[in-house]
Amino acid sequence: MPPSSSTPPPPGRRRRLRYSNLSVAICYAEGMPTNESDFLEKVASSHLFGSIVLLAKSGNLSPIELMIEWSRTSFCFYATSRVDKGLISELQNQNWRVLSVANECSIEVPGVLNVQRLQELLLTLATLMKKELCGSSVLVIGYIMKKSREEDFAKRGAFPIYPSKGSLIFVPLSFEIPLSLQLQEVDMVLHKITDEIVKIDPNCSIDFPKGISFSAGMSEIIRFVEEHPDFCIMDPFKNIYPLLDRLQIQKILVRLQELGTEGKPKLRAPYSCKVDSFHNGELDKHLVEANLSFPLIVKPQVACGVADAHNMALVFQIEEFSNLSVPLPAVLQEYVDHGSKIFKFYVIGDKVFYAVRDSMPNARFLKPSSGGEALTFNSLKTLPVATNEQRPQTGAEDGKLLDADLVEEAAKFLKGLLGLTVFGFDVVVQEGTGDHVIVDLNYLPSFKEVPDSEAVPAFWDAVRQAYESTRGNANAQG
Ligand SMILES: O=P(O)(O)O[C@H]1[C@H](O)[C@@H](OP(=O)(O)O)[C@H](OP(=O)(O)O)[C@@H](OP(=O)(O)O)[C@H]1O
Ligand SMILES: Nc1ncnc2c1ncn2[C@@H]1O[C@H](COP(=O)(O)OP(=O)(O)O)[C@@H](O)[C@H]1O
Ligand SMILES: [Mg+2]
Ligand SMILES: [Mg+2]
Repeated sequence: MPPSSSTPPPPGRRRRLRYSNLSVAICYAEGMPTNESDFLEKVASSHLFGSIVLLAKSGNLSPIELMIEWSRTSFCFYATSRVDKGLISELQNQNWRVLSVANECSIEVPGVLNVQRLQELLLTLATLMKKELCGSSVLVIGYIMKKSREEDFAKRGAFPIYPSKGSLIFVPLSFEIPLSLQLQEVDMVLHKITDEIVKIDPNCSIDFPKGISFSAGMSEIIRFVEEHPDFCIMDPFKNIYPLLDRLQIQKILVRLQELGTEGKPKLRAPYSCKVDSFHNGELDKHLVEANLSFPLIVKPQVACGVADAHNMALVFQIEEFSNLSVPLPAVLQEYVDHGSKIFKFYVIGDKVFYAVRDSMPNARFLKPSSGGEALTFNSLKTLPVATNEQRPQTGAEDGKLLDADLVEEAAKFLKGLLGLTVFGFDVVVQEGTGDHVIVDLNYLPSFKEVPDSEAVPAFWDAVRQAYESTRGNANAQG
């Protein structure tokens, strides 16, 4: 089904087509200047598209015959900005749907669908395909997240426009065209709302979403959802806001003690306390009350969504608080010696996966190099990962210390508490005690380490389940 055009779509959209699970070909007229046709050929080959020279023969078949051949096996779309009535009617006779895209003269040709702006093309294709596939339970999922995350998902084949087994069609929501129109066409919105945070007001006491400025597009979606309570959204915003606040995360994790884990390692939240200032004369008293002793890891209370949410420090003695650069308010946490391995758990619908990543070494390796000053780092960019010599030679190395069943139970418990479909959390196993300590909770992580063959189907199942349970709830209430 080749959407085709005499000029190729811009790079972002080309990339989306490349990972769309559609067969795409670029058509161009015979006799076009060589530099232009060379460019189109290059675009086609670099994006794994086909290319067709209209009018010229390809093997035994003329291009028209070739295109007709395609329409016998699948349904086809021809997207063009040029009106060639002869070609159009010939294609239409063979069941091609013709889309006239961004056609300045907007000539009305019977049966041709006018798509005013290129930005509308993918959603138009999605809605047409959903109609064609009626009878099956196809859903159109509009998504919004930062470009790099979209690309990660798309490259893994998680965002097909032509639905695969999961019968889900994924289309990006565009902020360049009215969102209300797009939202009417999609069955559900998948979002990583924290990717759309522009600013968090530092003068506001933390009570999210108060004080958060979202991008204009995200704000419009939030408004739309408020005004249309029946609109289906994967994971309600209100269930995600707690994960923006490390104090709320802590409150959730403390509830892990409700899980009976007799005869198993202890599964728990790290001991923590919140501070508004590092210059409080009573800090040492607070530490004792919170069962905390040095070394401590200091994290901003704002957990994600802004660049400095990942600026942290390891503090070895009280004096080191005097000019600490971690944003306030902050959370002080016991530093758990964990043999430099962290277990990244991912809950994707009903499935739980985990991966092992290198992590920080035991504190004794970090202390000497800190020279009386706190060790500051950005956890996404400059995490002080253990060197070979700092890693223990046994146990933690290959995850032997991890009780995966226990954490899986915790994952299900957390899923119920959070009311979220896809989330991740970080587990460290404390040296000596074997305590399993959950130090972080994240909404919609990229779970890159989970093999695509497992992660993608689990993700599709999760998306469908989220849709069905939201619909089910709405019907039950209505
Ligand atoms: O951007 P904010 O909202 O601050 O949150 C970050 C980003 O989403 C990271 O993704 P990316 O690196 O793609 O930006 C993600 O890494 P992963 O996607 O590797 O999980 C982090 O998860 P953790 O590393 O699990 O904390 C998460 O805390
Ligand atoms: N309490 C802790 N004890 C030991 N190491 C920790 C602790 N908390 C975090 N870490 C280490 O610091 C990293 C970043 O902390 P985390 O809370 O996961 O922040 P982020 O949200 O930036 O991922 C973790 O992946 C882990 O390696
Ligand atoms: Mg983390
Ligand atoms: Mg995090």
